[in-house]
Amino acid sequence: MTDAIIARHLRKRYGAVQAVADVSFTVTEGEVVCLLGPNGAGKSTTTRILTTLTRADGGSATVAGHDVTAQPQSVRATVGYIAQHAGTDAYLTGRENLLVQSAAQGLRRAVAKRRAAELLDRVHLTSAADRLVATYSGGMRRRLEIVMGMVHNPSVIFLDEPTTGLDPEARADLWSELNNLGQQQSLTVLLTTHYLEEADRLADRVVIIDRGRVIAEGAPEVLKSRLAGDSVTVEVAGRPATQDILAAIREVDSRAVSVAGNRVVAHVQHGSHALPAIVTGLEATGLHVTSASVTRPSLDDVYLHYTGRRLTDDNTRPDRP
Ligand SMILES: Nc1ncnc2c1ncn2[C@@H]1O[C@H](COP(=O)(O)OP(=O)(O)OP(=O)(O)O)[C@@H](O)[C@H]1O
Repeated sequence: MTDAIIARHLRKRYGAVQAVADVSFTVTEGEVVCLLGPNGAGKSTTTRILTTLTRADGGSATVAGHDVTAQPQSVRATVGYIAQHAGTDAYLTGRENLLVQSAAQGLRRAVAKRRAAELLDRVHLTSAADRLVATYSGGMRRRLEIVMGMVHNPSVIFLDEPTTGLDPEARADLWSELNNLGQQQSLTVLLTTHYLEEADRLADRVVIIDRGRVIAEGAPEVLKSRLAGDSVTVEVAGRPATQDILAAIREVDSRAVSVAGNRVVAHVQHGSHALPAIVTGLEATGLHVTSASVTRPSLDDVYLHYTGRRLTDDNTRPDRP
């Protein structure tokens, strides 16, 4: 297996902001890898370095065997970059947009027409190909933007926040389109996201970035399985006092218990063992349990484990300074 992307100790500063502090990772040919991290973590900057749009201050990187600093033209010829706000011309049709993009890439007209038809078909836009893009939904536009980055048949594609701004239904549709693209054996995909579910659904491997550094990497299942313990969530009837709930489950093997209203979440070693004990403990003190469930660790728990913060919380904050 050959490495399609090799990043070694990349660094990039913008004035007082160290956007990328130390980023190293590799992506094997044909893999789908996700750079996951909160807003401002340095994902876009890393992507821009790898696609030669920005020069690193330090470190080195190769993409498809070409050095991003010494051979930027060769890198550009082999990669497709779909930016966060990639544009389409709303007053051209989907097909025309692709033909214009192909002309810019120097493709001959006959080749470009064939390629446009093939790409439109790949993202299920054939029936809308000759409609103005102004009439497309957000999801259709995004699908078109993605294949516009692929007219020159790149072997590595970079997708920056591909589903940001889409509603949940369009996001789920795009995930299945991206899964199809990722299944092409020869295509390597590096995508950035701050959506945990997106990383979980699409990535063969996740590289978690926080404050410009790689803090963990691995297959989502492997990262999650490294965390010991489960979460037990129990809901009780009424509005009991928090201290009554805590007193009732004090005896159980519980490393941390949080109570919000009538909902209790306990982090325990073995969820299936702890759940009956927690329910019994609560019922014994006269509380009535209305629902109970066990969940395995999520990627958010992985993020919490390495950073002490929830990724979901970090994304509600503005960019770090
Ligand atoms: N051209 C620039 N000039 C100045 N600061 C920048 C520039 N580009 C990025 N930054 C800063 O560098 C940090 C990292 O930004 P970057 O866009 O790489 O993060 P990100 O993880 O991609 O976040 P997002 O999901 O919000 O795009 C942020 O603090 C950002 O404000």
